[in-house]
Amino acid sequence: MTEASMILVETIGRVGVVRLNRPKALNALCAQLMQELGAALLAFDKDPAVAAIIVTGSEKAFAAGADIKEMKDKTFPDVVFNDFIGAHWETVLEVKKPVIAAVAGFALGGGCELAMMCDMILAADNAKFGQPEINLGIIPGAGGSQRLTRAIGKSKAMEMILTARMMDAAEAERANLVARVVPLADLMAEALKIGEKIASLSGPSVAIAKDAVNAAFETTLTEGVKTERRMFLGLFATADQKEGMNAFAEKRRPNFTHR
Ligand SMILES: CC(C)=CC(=O)SCCNC(=O)CCNC(=O)[C@H](O)C(C)(C)COP(=O)(O)OP(=O)(O)OC[C@H]1O[C@@H](n2cnc3c(N)ncnc32)[C@H](O)[C@@H]1OP(=O)(O)O
Repeated sequence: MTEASMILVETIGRVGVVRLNRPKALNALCAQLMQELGAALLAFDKDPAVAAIIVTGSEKAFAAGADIKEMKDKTFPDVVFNDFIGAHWETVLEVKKPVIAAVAGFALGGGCELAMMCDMILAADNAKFGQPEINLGIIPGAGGSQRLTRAIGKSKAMEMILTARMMDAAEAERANLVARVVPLADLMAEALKIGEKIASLSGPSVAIAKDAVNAAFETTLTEGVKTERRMFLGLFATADQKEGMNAFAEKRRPNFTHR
């Protein structure tokens, strides 16, 4: 018997939306859900009708972490030799289009890590972020100790990871974990506005801008600036650069062709 799908997928305008839909378990990230999420993200990435992607959950939980019940009996050989929290957890990092995490409610453990793997986090005012793995006798395993520390700095990351303290939306905004906080009722509308703004721009420049920002996390400042310069110069080979600049000079809206 096939399990019911744990995600809902729709396209709104040029924005693909993946909603985690396992409400009784607060969107706990089990293997099935992660596999479905990855497949949906890759499908949107290939779809020329989609220019940006939103990953969201419910009002109560973006995701309360990896599924503790599914992993509690795993042995050391199980987790080491079976690619546990492996490549399928990081599919979002393969996506070339911008991915917005629209977070309401709990984003804990793997849920916080998934949000941080997205390109930006838009938070509802009821959002709560945390890496409470230490309560379970483990540590973050999907990049949390690295991405949280880069986002909010060592001291705050240490406090959250070593004590399991949750951070509310206001603190997450002050700490630069999230791009912006909006009222819960406006979360999807605001996320869609971001997606549609991105969709109105030149696809190549958006994809290259995403790569340029991500390069800042992977290299030195000197190498990063060199990378940015190469990307910047390369965009002068696109029709969209000509169109964007001519439209400005002619005081009209650009008509980007993504070439
Ligand atoms: C990625 C890696 C490597 C690791 C991880 O992510 S480890 C998991 C980290 N996350 C957590 O430790 C959070 C666990 N959840 C909680 O602490 C609480 O559920 C809560 C604070 C998020 C919410 O508490 P509340 O009292 O409002 O709700 P509950 O009754 O506790 O939960 C409702 C329902 O959801 C099930 N649930 C919640 N989180 C998980 C989870 N991570 N894995 C599996 N199931 C989860 C919870 O058991 C309950 O279901 P049942 O009533 O059927 O037991």
